[in-house]
Amino acid sequence: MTTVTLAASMRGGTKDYGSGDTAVRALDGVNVDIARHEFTAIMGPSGSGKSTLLHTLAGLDRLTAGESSIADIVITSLPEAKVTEVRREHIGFVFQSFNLIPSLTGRENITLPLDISGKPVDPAWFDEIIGILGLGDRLTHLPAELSGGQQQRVAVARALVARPEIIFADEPSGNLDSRSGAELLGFMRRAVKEFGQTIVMVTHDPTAASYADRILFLEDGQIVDEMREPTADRVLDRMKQMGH
Ligand SMILES: Nc1ncnc2c1ncn2[C@@H]1O[C@H](COP(=O)(O)OP(=O)(O)OP(=O)(O)O)[C@@H](O)[C@H]1O
Repeated sequence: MTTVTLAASMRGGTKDYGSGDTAVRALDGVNVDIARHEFTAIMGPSGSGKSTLLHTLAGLDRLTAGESSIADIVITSLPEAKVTEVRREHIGFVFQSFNLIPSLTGRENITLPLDISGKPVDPAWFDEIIGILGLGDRLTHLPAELSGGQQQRVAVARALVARPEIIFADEPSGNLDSRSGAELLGFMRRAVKEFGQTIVMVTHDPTAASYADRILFLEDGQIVDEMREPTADRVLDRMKQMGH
């Protein structure tokens, strides 16, 4: 019997956009393993391929060459409908723009992924997440009645509630003031430490990245370095070397 040890991985991941004179190689032979129960940040200069790496790892976009897997399922060669199934089954997303449905309450937004896939909500788990995220008195509100920080916490609760194999986050604290951003990143870190959640996050911000266990540095579509137990100062120094 084999046990799943990697939440996601990529081998020789290459992504080209366009063709001919305007072709761009956004990823150039990326090899990466995302261990379970770790918080990984992806950093690098603008245009280095961070979002492309996140999207191809998450099965939102296809590689031009190479292979990527989620929970030991090679998604590269699967038909689109199957990739969608794998995403629904194994992945949670938190994006900068929240992506909440305006006409649904906080509670309805949080349980939407489970409702779509016809799965029951585990009430104890729901209550635990809501308690930690401090959303108990906001569940009947519509997104427009919530602050930016509260909306983003709803988005994190929505990602956590299904206990996905892995959560992908793109600049999750990007639209928040520094206090709300720090709170959100603290919650994400707790989800990794206390619940064994796996998170992969793209960020430009050295302070945000310092919440991670591991940082991958991208440059020109390649992983050029990684750092464990980062501090904001060490990350800043490393980014300066990259001409950031
Ligand atoms: N849909 C697309 N069509 C054409 N080129 C694209 C597309 N998406 C990304 N690119 C190009 O691929 C390269 C990598 O882009 P990507 O968005 O992954 O970088 P990034 O590191 O996330 O950048 P940023 O920090 O500015 O968000 C860039 O040169 C970008 O212009």
